[in-house]
Amino acid sequence: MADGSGVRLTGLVKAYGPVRAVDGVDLDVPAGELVTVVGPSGSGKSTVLRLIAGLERPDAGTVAVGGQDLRDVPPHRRAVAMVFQDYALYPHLTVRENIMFGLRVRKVPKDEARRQAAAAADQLGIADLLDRYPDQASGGQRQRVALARALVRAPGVYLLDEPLASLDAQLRLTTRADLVALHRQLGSTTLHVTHDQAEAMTLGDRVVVMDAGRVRQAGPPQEVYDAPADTFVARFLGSPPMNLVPGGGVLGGTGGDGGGTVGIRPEDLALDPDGPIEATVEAVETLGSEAVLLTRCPDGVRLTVRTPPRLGLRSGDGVRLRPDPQRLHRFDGSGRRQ
Ligand SMILES: Nc1ncnc2c1ncn2[C@@H]1O[C@H](COP(=O)(O)OP(=O)(O)OP(=O)(O)O)[C@@H](O)[C@H]1O
Repeated sequence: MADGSGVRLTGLVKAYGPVRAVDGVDLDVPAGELVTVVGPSGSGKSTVLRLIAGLERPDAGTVAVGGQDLRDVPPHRRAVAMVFQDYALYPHLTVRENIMFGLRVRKVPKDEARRQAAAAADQLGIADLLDRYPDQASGGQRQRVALARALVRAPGVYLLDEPLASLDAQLRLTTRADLVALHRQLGSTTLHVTHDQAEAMTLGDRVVVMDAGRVRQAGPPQEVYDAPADTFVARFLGSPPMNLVPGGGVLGGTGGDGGGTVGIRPEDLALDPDGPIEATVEAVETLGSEAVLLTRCPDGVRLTVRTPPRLGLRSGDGVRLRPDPQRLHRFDGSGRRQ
């Protein structure tokens, strides 16, 4: 059902008093693409979605959907549906009435609205809940009701603001898979805001990393992970984050004036008795399928190392590390990738 509803943001700015929540965002999301938007708290992710939905007016720049500038289009006339983390369901309406709500507002005949609500509920596996009230449904079920409500509007564009954030780990996993399947089936253009590293890496065709109201980098998740554009993106994407050593230090010099930084991800440092880097284990975090070593080199540099589990290492142990030379990241004095 891809209908040409790509989203194009051009020079978008939104300030709240002195805070530039969105500070010049250019972003092109082609029709049918799913992008995940990540960034620290306060980086402007929700504000971008609210500007697209028309819940806020930009101070500068434009929002276009399907090639149409939405400047003068009120929120309810935009072919856009937004789903929030906190569901925003009406407690006094049944699940069915909640799903039908947007259709009724737009004067869709009642029978037709009921039929569409039932179909959407079926699709999301909540058909047996239609006559219950939201407080008689679990968190995961309520989230599905909110998705079903967005689904019946059949917009060209879905804006999902951390829709899985309040679900427990298991439900997140299944609902995430459902979201991906739904997206494939609908072919709808989707912007999905998340704090979750795994969602950022797995959910979207592209990941958009924001900081302080700006887009730092946008690209396929693996590409951004493998070649972060700057030290901010390098630290932000990946858990535990990339080791960054100012001046290069034990990872080798940065060349030039020495003002740069060299980085390596924890999984690209191997334990090797002949490795060139000497370090002492300060702490071991055992995660079942792997362990994370927090180590310290004689010059004080701390390096995080990802290892297989059950190596029996303890704090105080001496280790030697070998960085994968293909996986060193070099950044210049201003933090840009070299
Ligand atoms: N209605 C508002 N009034 C004043 N300031 C606001 C308003 N909405 C957002 N802000 C500010 O704009 C900045 C961006 O907020 P936004 O909610 O877009 O960030 P976010 O990246 O979605 O954060 P989070 O991950 O915490 O949801 C923040 O500094 C926030 O305090």
